Amino acid sequence: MRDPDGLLARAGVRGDPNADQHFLVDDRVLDRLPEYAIGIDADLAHVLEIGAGTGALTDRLCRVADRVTAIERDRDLISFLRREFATEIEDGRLTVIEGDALDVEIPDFTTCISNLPYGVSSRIAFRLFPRKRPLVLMFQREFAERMVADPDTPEYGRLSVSAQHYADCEIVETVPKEAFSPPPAVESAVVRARPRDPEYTVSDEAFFLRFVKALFTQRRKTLRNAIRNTGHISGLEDPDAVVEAADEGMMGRRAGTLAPSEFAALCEVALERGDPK
Ligand SMILES: C[S@@+](CC[C@H](N)C(=O)[O-])C[C@H]1O[C@@H](n2cnc3c(N)ncnc32)[C@H](O)[C@@H]1O
Repeated sequence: MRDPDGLLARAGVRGDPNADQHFLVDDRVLDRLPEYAIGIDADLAHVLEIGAGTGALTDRLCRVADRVTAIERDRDLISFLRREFATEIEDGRLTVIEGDALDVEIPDFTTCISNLPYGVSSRIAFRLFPRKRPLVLMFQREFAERMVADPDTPEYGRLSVSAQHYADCEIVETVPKEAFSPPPAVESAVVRARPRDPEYTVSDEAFFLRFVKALFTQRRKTLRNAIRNTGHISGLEDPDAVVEAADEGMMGRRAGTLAPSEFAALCEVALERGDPK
């Protein structure tokens, strides 16, 4: 197993927080990340890693997966990875892609295990969720707590509904700052997401996500008022018709009390009656 400090020394990098570079140097955390995926019988045929850094996690992934694809944006780190992992690359066990994870074409992976760049972690996660694959992802702790939050809690919001629409999400570990070099400003947490086929229908996913976003912009208002006030965000031409057709009891509640399945039911009414653009 490659030693994370040795990798840092050989790469000759310090980690630039402005470039979202916080390298994991705690062997125990690094060892556990692939284990979390194995714990849910994730298919390790082709593991994706986003933000490979100096390769400390990449090394572990190459030992458990049939094949790994690692994406990294930093050109110097890419050169280092290609040198350090020349054998794995030659064997076909590792593919290194230089590029921005927000733009590059993401291959057809079976599981993604990553210590994500925090500045873009939300956008990356929502590129991954629709692929419906098991994910083990490190986030800032506060972000992870919002992702897994239950209705009727202060953390529950648009992020929770959107993430839980795609997957059952749980925090499997919180990680202290000292596990990284350089240490980030805040604690981190590992989220394990098992994709699920929801037991409810969402006939227009893009509208569903927009509708949820709109309703949470007015989370203190009753849904009756939030639906009427946010047509410009959700794209509803006739929000009054939605309020009239929806369950009356639900209209007196607030967005933060609705489970994802209830948002979905309301979304179907909005699609049918609200004339969305
Ligand atoms: C938090 S570090 C994790 C590094 C390594 N996986 C580890 O655990 O030590 C995030 C890595 O993502 C890279 N990165 C930052 N933004 C990126 C982006 N938009 N696309 C791809 N990689 C990015 C950084 O250069 C950095 O190496």
